[in-house]
Amino acid sequence: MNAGLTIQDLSVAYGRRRILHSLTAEAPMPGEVVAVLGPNGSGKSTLLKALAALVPSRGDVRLDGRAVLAMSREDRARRVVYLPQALPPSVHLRVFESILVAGNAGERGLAQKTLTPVVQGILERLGIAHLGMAFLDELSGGQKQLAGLAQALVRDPELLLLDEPLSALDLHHQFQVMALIREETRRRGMVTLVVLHDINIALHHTDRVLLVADGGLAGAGRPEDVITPESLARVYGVRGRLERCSRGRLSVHIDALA
Ligand SMILES: Nc1ncnc2c1ncn2[C@@H]1O[C@H](COP(=O)(O)OP(=O)(O)OP(=O)(O)O)[C@@H](O)[C@H]1O
Repeated sequence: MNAGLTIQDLSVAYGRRRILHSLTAEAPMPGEVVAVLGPNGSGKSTLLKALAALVPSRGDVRLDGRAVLAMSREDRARRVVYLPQALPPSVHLRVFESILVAGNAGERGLAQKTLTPVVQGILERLGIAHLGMAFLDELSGGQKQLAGLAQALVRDPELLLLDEPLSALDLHHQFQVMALIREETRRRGMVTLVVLHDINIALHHTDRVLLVADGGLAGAGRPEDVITPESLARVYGVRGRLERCSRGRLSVHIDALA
């Protein structure tokens, strides 16, 4: 039985500047998509990088009961995939090929014959099957972001860390990507943490929220419990309302600065 992700007393500093102080989070369970919310500079990316051991940290992070920070680099690379906010410069490789390469990496790498239909399926479900033969370095910003997501998904991690994966996407693709992330997270029983700035996307498309502020958590739990007029004022400094639409879904409306 997979025990999900637990974060206990996680601290990160850049030089002498402390960014996260003893952050402890209740366990996201396998199959859950977790929104990481919070103001600019609050430490969301730092949290994801610390979970992937890309920045030095202190504390205990466990995935399926195993200490992530103590894993060998190879073991961790198989289990934990981090998709950065700023994608690395693109190489002159075709999109399809780049996803095959990502899927072949590590011990879990599948044979090309097995991987080809998997890659095709991911491209289709992201709505970019027509870009398979395009070169990565000739894509638009949003297309690159979708190709990066396909490279992350094909690696089939246990913990998927996505840093603002919607930032360059149009409305159609934002919806499509969040629906796919949720479906894949449930189907594979992985845990997905996704940094978002759009509170309504967090309300509608995620199972749990971690609200990061002042080096710790200003709230954690179900989106409708964490996203409240009080927390919006306290954490973001805005005056907001939550209203239920005719379909029964909650949405946030911001009226003014608090
Ligand atoms: N490599 C670094 N060296 C020094 N300080 C850093 C470094 N990376 C980030 N910081 C600082 O750490 C703090 C948290 O940054 P982080 O990128 O984690 O914030 P964030 O919540 O993801 O912000 P945003 O929403 O603006 O992307 C910021 O004050 C930032 O200036």
